[in-house]
Amino acid sequence: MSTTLSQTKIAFVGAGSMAEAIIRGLIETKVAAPQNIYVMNRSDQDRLAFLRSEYGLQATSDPLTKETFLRVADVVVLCMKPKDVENAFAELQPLLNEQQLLVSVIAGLSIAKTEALLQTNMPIVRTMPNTSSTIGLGATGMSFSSKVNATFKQVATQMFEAVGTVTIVEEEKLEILTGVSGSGPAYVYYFMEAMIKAGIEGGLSAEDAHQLTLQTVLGAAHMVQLTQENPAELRRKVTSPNGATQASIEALDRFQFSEAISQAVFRSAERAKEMGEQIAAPSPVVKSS
Ligand SMILES: NC(=O)C1=CN([C@@H]2O[C@H](COP(=O)(O)OP(=O)(O)OC[C@H]3O[C@@H](n4cnc5c(N)ncnc54)[C@H](O)[C@@H]3O)[C@@H](O)[C@H]2O)C=CC1
Ligand SMILES: O=C(O)[C@@H]1CCC=N1
Repeated sequence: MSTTLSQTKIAFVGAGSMAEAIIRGLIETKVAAPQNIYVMNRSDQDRLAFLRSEYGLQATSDPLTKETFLRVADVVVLCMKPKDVENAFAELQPLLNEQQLLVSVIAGLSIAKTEALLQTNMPIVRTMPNTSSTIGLGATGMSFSSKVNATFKQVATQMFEAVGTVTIVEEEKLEILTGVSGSGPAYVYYFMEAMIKAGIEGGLSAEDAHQLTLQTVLGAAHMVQLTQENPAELRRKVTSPNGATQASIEALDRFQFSEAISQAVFRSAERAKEMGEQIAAPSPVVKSS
């Protein structure tokens, strides 16, 4: 296999939002060629037709074509929901081979359980991307199984760097990373929803409240990035002694803002682990005597 992705054949099992986010990044950055990208789902033909026409890739839900896609792929990306893992893996198991790289984006599903469910020794990269990958600003956490060699590490890193940043962590940290960056976009949107609502309640037009909130979040994120100052220090600069911001931060503290975010991050991590654990364990192999 080539060490750049231009010749690499990548098969996505699952054709939902996460698969599309990664595919869009790979194609727009020209890291991978559309004709080398294969996508498959269970049955939604409209979705496959859309992906074909939008990206020029190959897409199917036909079992025989799926089989062909999976046999020729260098990299297989698992992009189904945790609840669909059992059925999808039963179909996949006989079609994968140990020369391929398996990349999983499934929240909470450990490498050991993936190996056990698929009864495989193939190299596995477990990842936790986020939806900002759609616009190339994703934050992906990644762990490698012991069977992933340097070339495959490069391939996986390159794939996700096409859609944002990559942070390599020990596998046991992927759940807390899910709490921070996997679910994280939702906290920011929720925060924005609340800010827009309060602005409207206070008398701003919906349009102004939206635009002011958006620019405020964009500006604050860029400030952290460009000044490289600590968020706490940047907050201090906004907060004039005994001023409006000090009063508002005190209001946030009265409602335990920091504790609420902390609880959200830990609960996401816990739920990711639960979802992984709820995927049925493989049944033990019974050896005939
Ligand atoms: N949405 C997010 O923010 C993030 C999601 N993830 C993970 O990504 C995975 C996919 O999530 P989404 O794309 O949001 O879900 P989605 O519901 O948009 O897409 C799932 C896709 O899997 C397909 N599928 C289901 N069973 C299948 C089978 N047996 N064979 C082939 N395809 C099958 C469905 O047809 C659908 O196209 C999940 O495991 C989730 O934990 C990870 C990081 C962030
Ligand atoms: O909510 C979920 O389960 C997935 C994992 C992180 C973001 N979405």
